[in-house]
Amino acid sequence: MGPMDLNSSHVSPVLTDSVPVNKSRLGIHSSLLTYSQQDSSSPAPAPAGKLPRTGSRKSAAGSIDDVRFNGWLDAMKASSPPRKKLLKGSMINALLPSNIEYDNEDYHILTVDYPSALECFEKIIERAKNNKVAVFLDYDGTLSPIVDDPDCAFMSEPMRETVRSVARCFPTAIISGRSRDQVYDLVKLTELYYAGSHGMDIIGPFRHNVSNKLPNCVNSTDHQGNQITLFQPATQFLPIIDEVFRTLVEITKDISGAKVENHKFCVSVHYRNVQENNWTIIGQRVHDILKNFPGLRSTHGRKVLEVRPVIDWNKGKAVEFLMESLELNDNDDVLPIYIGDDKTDEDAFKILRESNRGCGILVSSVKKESSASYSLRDPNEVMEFLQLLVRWKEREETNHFNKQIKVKV
Ligand SMILES: O=P(O)(O)OC[C@H]1O[C@H](O[C@H]2O[C@H](CO)[C@@H](O)[C@H](O)[C@H]2O)[C@H](O)[C@@H](O)[C@@H]1O
Repeated sequence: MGPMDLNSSHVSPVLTDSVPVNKSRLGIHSSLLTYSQQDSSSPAPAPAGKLPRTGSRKSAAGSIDDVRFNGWLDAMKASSPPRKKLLKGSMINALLPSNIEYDNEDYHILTVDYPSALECFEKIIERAKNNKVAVFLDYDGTLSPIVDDPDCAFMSEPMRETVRSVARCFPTAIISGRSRDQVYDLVKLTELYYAGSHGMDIIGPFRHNVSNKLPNCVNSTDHQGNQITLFQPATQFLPIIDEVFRTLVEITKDISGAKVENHKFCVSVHYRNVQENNWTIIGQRVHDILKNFPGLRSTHGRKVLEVRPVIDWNKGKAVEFLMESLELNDNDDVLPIYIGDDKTDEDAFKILRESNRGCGILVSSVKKESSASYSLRDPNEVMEFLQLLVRWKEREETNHFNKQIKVKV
């Protein structure tokens, strides 16, 4: 894979159609107008083009919105596992980043359903015939530890070097909920492909005849002169994303600790640093605002509400798109590996599971329901797993080389 400079300022500006999203015309390809991933705790989204009701329907038992909202609050509470204390002086605790505390027993419970990808490495890798692997990585909580300030979620230098080595061995992409520019600024590696905004902003390898198949997909050239393909299936939503971002900043500015991030095709409303007794307020306000934006819905991440367009596009679709762009889709030899920690990563795990192909690895230190097949406890274990992959590839190549020498002799 050729190196790419993915800073979007270096890519020709594309898809600048600024037709505002309105009730009658979303202006997006019909194939994207429904979506499969629905957070069970989210209010049912209004179908594109239809305004939702604005008032609450009251009943003796209270309003339907209240009932829905309690679901929201539960989901907000459950969205990120509480950090658990380990025994003082534990050897393992001493080795871990100071801002994270793990409970080993919880992790062992998780491995009953999702065995450790480190322990099962040989089993996983034997599915990669002819040494072909494609690696897809989430960013927050996978390559960098979860920290209180989203602006300080840096990946360590050893992790960066590890990801660089992986990308030199296999096609590798990062698929993040952050904007593509932001995740690139954090990762700073030109050897990878990047998909930002939960896969709604992808730079992948150059594809021929893109326009026939997918609108909002254009070929372009990056700063280093490499031909690339840019895919942005939610361009029509840019004006309302901007509007909702400004509105959300406004309605949360009096809530101490709230933080709103604009990720171009989606918006994150963080409540990690908000006092728990204010979570109801923040959740209710976001919920209420979205009634005025029928083209948008919200899902839960780790102590974050993610506001995004109502289109049938997610991290799973992004994996499929990249596999096709990399011309790996028709190649059963290739083992796609996806590593992620969050709800939005479940769409990618599902795609791999349903196609009976590849391997989803959940990053978690506590029990969770997931469509992944294996688990890793934390970003340190992710790094260890990636290093195993690199060493395996090097070993396989050495073996192959030695065999060829023998044949010649
Ligand atoms: O898809 P991802 O790359 O995992 O992005 C998901 C969200 O990640 C970031 O928030 C999360 O990490 C922060 C830093 O550790 C943490 O403070 C926050 O509580 C987490 O939710 C990012 O800031 C969000 O915009 C992404 O949606």
